[in-house]
Amino acid sequence: MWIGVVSLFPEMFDAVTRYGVTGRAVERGLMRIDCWNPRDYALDRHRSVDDRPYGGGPGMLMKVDTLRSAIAEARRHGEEQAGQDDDAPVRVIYLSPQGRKLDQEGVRQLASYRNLVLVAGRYEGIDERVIDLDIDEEWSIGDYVLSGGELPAMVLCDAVARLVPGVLGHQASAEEDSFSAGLLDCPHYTRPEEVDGQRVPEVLLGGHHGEIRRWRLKQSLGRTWQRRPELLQEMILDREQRQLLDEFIDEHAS
Ligand SMILES: NC(=O)c1ccc(NC2CCCC2)nc1
Repeated sequence: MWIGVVSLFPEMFDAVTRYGVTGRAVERGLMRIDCWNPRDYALDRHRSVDDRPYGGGPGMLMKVDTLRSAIAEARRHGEEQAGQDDDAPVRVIYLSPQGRKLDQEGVRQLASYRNLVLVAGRYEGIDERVIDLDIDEEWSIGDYVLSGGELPAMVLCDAVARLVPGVLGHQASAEEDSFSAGLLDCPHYTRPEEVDGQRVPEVLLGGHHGEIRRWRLKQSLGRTWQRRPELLQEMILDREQRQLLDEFIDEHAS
């Protein structure tokens, strides 16, 4: 997976390239993140990267020419990458609250592009013509306003990296199990067996793998029913899942 980033603060992306699962993915060559800074394309003495909005109003926008140059370079580099490892086209993504809301299905779709350019805005945003001319897709990580697109871009990097084969290793199968996709996660426990009088559910100590799998599936279904019932509306439950959920509901009928 190749990800190009256009950002005025490329050093922020150390958070994904140098730590944890994503850092190891980069180290192992499973993922590559390259950054382009619009400031490097500024020709004036002050190396300006922002510009005043037509029509007045508070704040500034990202300067069109420096931003477009950085996006063009990132896209061209991405096309070189695509040329080498596959014919997947480069998709240029802009992060903003006006974009399509990101969920796991959207992450799967973005990961399938394999060559992404993420454009991180600053100030009050970017000129609409840059969106029309240079951006392929606009995405949002949630309904809230941030000072820059870098954190949303890093959220995206992390989420897609986890879908790259080999990045998660054994854990991937756990995540992809029939019930984890689309359901909330089950409760997790580790040592000690008792914390302030609270014990680990006995089933998890018994080593009966079939019982443990069913308990975890039941908990995932039950928690989804309790906390995010709308997620269940879109799901077709098989016989086992339906039975386990009904059991959970019976046990929790308030
Ligand atoms: N919810 C989001 O995904 C999101 C993305 C970018 C952003 N701010 C950026 C956008 C233009 C200048 C700062 N805020 C929020």
